[in-house]
Amino acid sequence: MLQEGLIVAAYGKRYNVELADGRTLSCVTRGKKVDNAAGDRVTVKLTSAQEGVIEQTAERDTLLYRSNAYKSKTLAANVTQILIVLATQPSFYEDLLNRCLVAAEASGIRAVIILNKCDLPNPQAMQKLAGYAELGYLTVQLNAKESVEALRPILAGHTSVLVGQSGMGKSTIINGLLPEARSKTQEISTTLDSGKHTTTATHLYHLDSHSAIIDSPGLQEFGLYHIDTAALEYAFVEFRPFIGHCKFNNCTHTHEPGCVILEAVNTHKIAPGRHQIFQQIRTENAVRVY
Ligand SMILES: Nc1nc2c(ncn2[C@@H]2O[C@H](COP(=O)(O)OP(=O)(O)OP(=O)(O)O)[C@@H](O)[C@H]2O)c(=O)[nH]1
Ligand SMILES: [Zn+2]
Repeated sequence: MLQEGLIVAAYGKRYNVELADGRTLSCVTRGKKVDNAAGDRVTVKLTSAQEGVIEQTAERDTLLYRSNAYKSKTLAANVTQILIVLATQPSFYEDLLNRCLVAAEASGIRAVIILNKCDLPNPQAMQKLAGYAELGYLTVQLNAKESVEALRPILAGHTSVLVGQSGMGKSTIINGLLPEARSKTQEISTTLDSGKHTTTATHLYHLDSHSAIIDSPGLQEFGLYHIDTAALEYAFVEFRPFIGHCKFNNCTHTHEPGCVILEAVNTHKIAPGRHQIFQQIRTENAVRVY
């Protein structure tokens, strides 16, 4: 018997699929190559009351994956929003933040930047956050330990994915939004008798009938190998007005005379740090292995 469902958890090659009637099945995929992810809408064939095989995956509206020269891994499907969690301490890597922004832009997903632990003052972090607000990104100051309510209107109607370095407060946010989530995570690690599964599992939690949040502990670094040069330029939102105006058509915006992007860096219209990250990703992608 075939049924439609939603992948609500991914543990390596095993997936939990939620059916319309509320039941959750433990599923595997039929083909070896299929790379499903939390958020995928799938058709499953029931093999028992609790188990099934994923037969088909519906076309994805958006797809978030990480890639390097050798492989790519699907992280989340059909998300409409990425919440990047930073904190006033420990200090955060702007490189990771920018990679997340590039991934979001390249996939057509809205990015929201959260600065957590705002109860611990850090003027430098606040200033950095203001820079991203100036680029047009929605930024939120949060003290997740006290309350996460400020996030609810931002999450409404979206399937959001939570990303961030370790220690920024992602679990605190999830637990604040979903008090039951913590006990669920613990349950999983006890049943599988290994902490390993807990750390690599990706979960989709329903917030209400229109909103969900995906938590992926493995989502701490992004290779952006799959993004080509044109898409990369475009992913830097402040580059957009300048694209196409350089002297050379094939300008790499790294050293060429008549490069309007370099000129914008020199006149502080583009932050040097952002241009540096652009160059870094560009260089990584230039050493493609075919
Ligand atoms: N002062 C303060 N501490 C916070 C806040 N939010 C979280 N913390 C603390 O920061 C630490 C890390 O929080 P977690 O929620 O475990 O961070 P995480 O991002 O899930 O980290 P990983 O599980 O390693 O990925 C914990 O000790 C939290 O209690 C906050 O708003 N203010
Ligand atoms: Zn240029």
